[in-house]
Amino acid sequence: MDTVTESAMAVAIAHLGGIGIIHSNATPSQQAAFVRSAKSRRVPFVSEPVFKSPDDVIGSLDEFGSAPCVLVTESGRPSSKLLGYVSKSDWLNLCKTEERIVNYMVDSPLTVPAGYDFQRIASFLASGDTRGFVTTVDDNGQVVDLVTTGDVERIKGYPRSNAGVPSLDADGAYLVGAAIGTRESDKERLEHLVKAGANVIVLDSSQGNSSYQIDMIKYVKKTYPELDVIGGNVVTTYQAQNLIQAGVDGLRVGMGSGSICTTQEVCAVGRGQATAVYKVSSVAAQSGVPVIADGGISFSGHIVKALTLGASTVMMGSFLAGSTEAPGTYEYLDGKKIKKYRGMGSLEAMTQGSDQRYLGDTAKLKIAQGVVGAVADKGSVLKFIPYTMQAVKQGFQDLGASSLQAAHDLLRSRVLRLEVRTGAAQIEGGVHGLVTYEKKSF
Ligand SMILES: NC(=O)C1=CN([C@@H]2O[C@H](COP(=O)(O)OP(=O)(O)OC[C@H]3O[C@@H](n4cnc5c(N)ncnc54)[C@H](O)[C@@H]3O)[C@@H](O)[C@H]2O)C=CC1
Ligand SMILES: O=c1[nH]c(=O)c2[nH+]cn([C@@H]3O[C@H](COP(=O)(O)O)[C@@H](O)[C@H]3O)c2[nH]1
Ligand SMILES: [K+]
Repeated sequence: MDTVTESAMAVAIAHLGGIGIIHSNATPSQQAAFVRSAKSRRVPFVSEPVFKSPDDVIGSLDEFGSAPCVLVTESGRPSSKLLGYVSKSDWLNLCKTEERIVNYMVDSPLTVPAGYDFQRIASFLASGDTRGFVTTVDDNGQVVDLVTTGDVERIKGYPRSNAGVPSLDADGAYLVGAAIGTRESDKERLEHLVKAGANVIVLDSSQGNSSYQIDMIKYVKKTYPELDVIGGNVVTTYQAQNLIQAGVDGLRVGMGSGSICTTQEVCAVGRGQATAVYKVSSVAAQSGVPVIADGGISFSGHIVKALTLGASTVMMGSFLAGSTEAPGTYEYLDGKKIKKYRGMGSLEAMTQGSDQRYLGDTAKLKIAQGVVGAVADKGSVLKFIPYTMQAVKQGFQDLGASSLQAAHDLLRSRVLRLEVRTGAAQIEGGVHGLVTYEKKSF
């Protein structure tokens, strides 16, 4: 989704052992650039360095933004050779601020290869031969990231013990996925994404069991046999079987269950998410096709339910939105720090790009199937996901499952049973009877 996953989120989620799916509400080349950017990283964050050319002038301290230095490249743009840097302190010591950068920049840029992993970069920064920052550069001498000692300390401060093993490909790059649609033009988008190194493709549709999607699955598998394709969304065994027959490697389950979804109200299609996950997983398991429970995850307990009902993993929107890594900037509403989160079928998102999918290209009437909203600032996913994973593990321990496979075995052997909870039981299961309370999860 365009308010959830671009490069920064993809990098952080892969570092934690998951995989981010880069949204397609962008041109094919922009989307491919997000994939390429995430795959070039070896540190679990994406910095935003400021670039200038040697002939530029730095007129005020504001031009540094939050970075400790301005990087100087041949053209003044990121995609050109790094020549040197100007640190904030060097600039503050200048007598004349109208001086051209070439006259006072440090022209031996502090660099390490972009292939260095986090530990090696941390050791380099701790060596004392730096000015508290280092740039990582690729084989062409172009800047990938600007890493500061502050970044290293911040990342070291996040819990590691409960996070997963980073998701890496054979070259040590983070695994990254990307979404496409089922239009003819999506074949060209797909080519861009494959060239950028996308590890998996998600065919992004609210109703996956269509002739368009079945044709697209066959096309992808024929053109790129090694590429994994996730089909969906589906909620019934019938829909699932058709996509399995067409050759999907994974299925995404959920129709109208998302926090921003209005599909069930607008179109009267969809299904309760627990039922959908259970039913689809039951049939998909027979073909060895894993299931992703997509939508409606608000708490760690929902993840426990999705996994024990047969899903192999979950896809989350609102749970990750509002984090440091989510696209967009923070705003304030009644003193609360918030970030925008919107449905891809909202009028706003359609107007920006997913318009074609909603027949906006041929029909004047746009029908929204999602809303635009905002979620509270959650901080970095690098911090709250490890806690969430620990909570899920505790849930598994309590129900007696030592692994995901063990949970699925318990379900299939009918040892694990679920029962319907009445409205009264649900109220009882939440916090109740208190005049005030603060819900802190960790
Ligand atoms: N999971 C959910 O419950 C829902 C998710 N969404 C999200 O909204 C976004 C868009 O979803 P959809 O509207 O379902 O997208 P879609 O691209 O599947 O469908 C949009 C319209 O384009 C048509 N279409 C697709 N391929 C075509 C082709 N080759 N030729 C002619 N017509 C074609 C479809 O029939 C449909 O009318 C996605 O990001 C999706 O995840 C939207 C609604 C519900
Ligand atoms: O009905 C819908 N209208 C929309 O505009 C829309 N946008 C996204 N999605 C789906 O919602 C999922 C995310 O849901 P959560 O925020 O609950 O995690 C996502 O992963 C999608 O499956 C939409 N569904
Ligand atoms: K909903």
